[in-house]
Amino acid sequence: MTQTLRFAVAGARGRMGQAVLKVLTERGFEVALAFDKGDVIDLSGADAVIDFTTPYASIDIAHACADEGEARGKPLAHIIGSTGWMPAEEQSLKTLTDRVTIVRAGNFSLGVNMLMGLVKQAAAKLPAEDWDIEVLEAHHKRKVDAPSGTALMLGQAAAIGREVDLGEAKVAARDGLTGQRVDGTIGFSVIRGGGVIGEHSVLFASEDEIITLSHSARDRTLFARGAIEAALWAVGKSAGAYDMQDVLGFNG
Ligand SMILES: NC(=O)C1=CN([C@@H]2O[C@H](COP(=O)(O)OP(=O)(O)OC[C@H]3O[C@@H](n4cnc5c(N)ncnc54)[C@H](OP(=O)(O)O)[C@@H]3O)[C@@H](O)[C@H]2O)C=CC1
Ligand SMILES: O=C(O)C1=N[C@H](C(=O)O)C[C@H](O)C1
Repeated sequence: MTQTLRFAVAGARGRMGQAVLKVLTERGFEVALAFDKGDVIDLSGADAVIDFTTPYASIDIAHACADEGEARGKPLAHIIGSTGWMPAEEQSLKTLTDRVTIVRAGNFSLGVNMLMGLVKQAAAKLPAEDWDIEVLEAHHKRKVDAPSGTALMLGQAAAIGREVDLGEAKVAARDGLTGQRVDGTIGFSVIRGGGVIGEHSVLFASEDEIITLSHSARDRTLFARGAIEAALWAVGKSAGAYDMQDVLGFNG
């Protein structure tokens, strides 16, 4: 059965673009446009854009969404899965959130978004002087950013639980004579190899015990399905900046 919402898919030849197209086709949605780098972005036939590309490309695509939304008199939904954002890029995207309904998440799976709540809760309850927090992630060898968007989301959840600033608490690399671990820091460790889809763990380590909260992704269509759910939620909503926690109703 063909469904009424019309989609544009950015990064269509990529690993995630292919997964999104597969799920859209299986579910009978119309794909109005599938595009890659260098293609003309004509969004006139689309209600929502699903975008797993790069931050640089996502900003460009958000501009195209803003222009199309203005021409139409209602905002387009732009679902952004791209990771590896620099602060200046986040600022650029922010300038468009009054013209586009943007849902951005480093991970669109239900499991990871659930895990964020558990991490926040554990971090709030376990005192920083006794419990060290380390975020571990493993991905395929073609991934270009580190730590992963998901690892940063989990680190941010831990920082919120502890009421600290992740920018100050974050230790993203260790090499050589590093000195002892500083209490209250949140460490990140990164593995890249083979075809690993996405493994994430958050360790809470005390002198005598370790708690591990983890998530394992088994298939990329998991993220595609979450992004499509986000699009269904976002179409018709006011322009603004949203995330997967909003889509799942976990924010309030
Ligand atoms: N949030 C989530 O749940 C998930 C996020 N991701 C993130 O999604 C992103 C993409 O991942 P993945 O699919 O594995 O990467 P790929 O490299 O396989 O795909 C990226 C695609 O984007 C295309 N692209 C690059 N620039 C542009 C542009 N300006 N306009 C349109 N298309 C463009 C690339 O084309 P070309 O090859 O021609 O450059 C390529 O087809 C990464 O940032 C990744 O971390 C991945 C999985 C889940
Ligand atoms: O690049 C990937 O593949 C993935 N990227 C996202 C991230 O950076 O966390 C999500 C998922 O883990 C797969």
